Amino acid sequence: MNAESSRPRLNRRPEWAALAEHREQFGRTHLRELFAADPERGTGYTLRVGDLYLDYSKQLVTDETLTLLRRLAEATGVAELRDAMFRGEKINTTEDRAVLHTALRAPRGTVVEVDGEDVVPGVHTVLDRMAAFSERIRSGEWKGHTGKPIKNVVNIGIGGSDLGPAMAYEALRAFTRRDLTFRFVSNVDGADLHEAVHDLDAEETLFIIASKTFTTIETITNATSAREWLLGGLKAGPEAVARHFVALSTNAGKVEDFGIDTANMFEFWDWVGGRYSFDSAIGLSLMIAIGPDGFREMLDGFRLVDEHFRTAPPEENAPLLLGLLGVWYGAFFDAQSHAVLPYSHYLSKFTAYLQQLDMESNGKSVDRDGTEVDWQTGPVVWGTPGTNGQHAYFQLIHQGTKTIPADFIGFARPVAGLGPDLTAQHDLLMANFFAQTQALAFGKTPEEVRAEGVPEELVPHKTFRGNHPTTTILADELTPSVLGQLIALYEHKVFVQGAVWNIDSFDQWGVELGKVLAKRIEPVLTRGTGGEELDSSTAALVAAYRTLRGR
Ligand SMILES: O=P(O)(O)OC[C@H]1O[C@](O)(CO)[C@@H](O)[C@@H]1O
Repeated sequence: MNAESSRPRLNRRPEWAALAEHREQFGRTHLRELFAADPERGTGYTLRVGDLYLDYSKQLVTDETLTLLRRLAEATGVAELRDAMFRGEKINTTEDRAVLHTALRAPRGTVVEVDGEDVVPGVHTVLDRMAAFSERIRSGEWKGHTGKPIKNVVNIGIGGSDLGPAMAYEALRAFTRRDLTFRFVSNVDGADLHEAVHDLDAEETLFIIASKTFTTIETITNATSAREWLLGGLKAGPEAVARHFVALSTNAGKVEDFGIDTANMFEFWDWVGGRYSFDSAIGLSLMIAIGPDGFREMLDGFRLVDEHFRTAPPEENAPLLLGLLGVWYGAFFDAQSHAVLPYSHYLSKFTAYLQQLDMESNGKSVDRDGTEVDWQTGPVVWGTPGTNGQHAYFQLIHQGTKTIPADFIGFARPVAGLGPDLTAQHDLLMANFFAQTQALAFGKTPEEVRAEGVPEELVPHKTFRGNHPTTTILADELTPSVLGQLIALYEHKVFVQGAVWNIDSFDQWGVELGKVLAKRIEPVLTRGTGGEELDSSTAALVAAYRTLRGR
């Protein structure tokens, strides 16, 4: 940490000052001007990474901006930190842990060491066990306590132990086994578990308890209720648990304490962060859904982007570019948020997944030294599938007062759909996709509005300022590999930003305080004991709650 202290503050670096000056000169330069000045911009400002085609021509940048941003990345040691991550160094300094989600998709035979031990063989042992188990479920060979095959899989987990598999299951729905039912339970609100299991037959149901720590109160509470539901439904004793419960965790002791045989536990390791874990054992539900081959294909997609991030030169490095664009807008355009707008119904949970990935990683306000930052860090990430958003919040993006950089993600071919002409329907979806980034970039001038014969008093209302920055990410089809590529792209983008901002993107101390306070408040609610330390607002709310509950 002391070595860190000699590191110049980000906003005292000459590279930062150069960007600030460049921003002054950039002023209100409009994308219309940038496109007019460079007829090749639409093809020149593009990158290809694996199956992803990235167009960043509609970003508020020039060659000079990009050069200056890359200089900042160089000065802040992004490449060095990246290499340290891939080598297995303990770059999560506040928890003294390596950050090795990239090892989860390393090919057999690669050597990645943590504390002198190669972790890759262990990764493949677990993947092989997961594959064997998935096949037993998919083939019907694995039987429940009463001898019936498993038809329903319920994943119980929260945060990184839920969002990844739940998102990927939706994303790859077209590749899943339709004769099996998959449900994902995360909320400690009992309604979540109730709705997930009320129509299921306990005899045919497998619960996957996903928790890195196996101490997360929401998950353990739901798992306990699920066990009760199961044993009640089976009219059986605890001996039935073994055929209906498996665990995904780093904590064998706690798994055993809960009553799950560790033979039914799929392990991962403390160098896998929760929000980076879904291609570890945490992906078991997904593997059962899409099969081991589909899962491996997805890992190949992750690996492809890992290799790109590790080896592509800065000018062609997509995660570096996306990360730096976010730094640019946060620091010099006061952009507070970032929209991710997939034009695919299958990606309906993608942005929710990214919220944890990005906001839990980069929602920090002290740097690695523990000193308060005085620059913007992670943005508020938000968004839903694009066409729905168009009829809800796009008005604000087009004509509001805020700078909202946005990523548009679309596909050339539909994976599935209904309708008389699937191709035409997809073209309609994608026409919207292309139209939106065009409208956001170029807007509509008052002159153009007037030329349409619009009465003068309505001209300001129908004018679109434009100049709203977007990146377009286009791929052929949403396959398991493409999903892996997309996720790795965002993982590394978040990494780049954390490196530039000099924050630890891999801890999450900010979620702890609420957990501690909830533990203190719970007995006050249920038994009315304690609570002397509560502030007057919380004490009054707790009292009102107890009155409403008749306590
Ligand atoms: O997998 P676990 O240990 O149950 O944790 C769930 C989630 O809780 C968090 O620690 C935040 O509370 C996340 O980082 C994590 O993904």
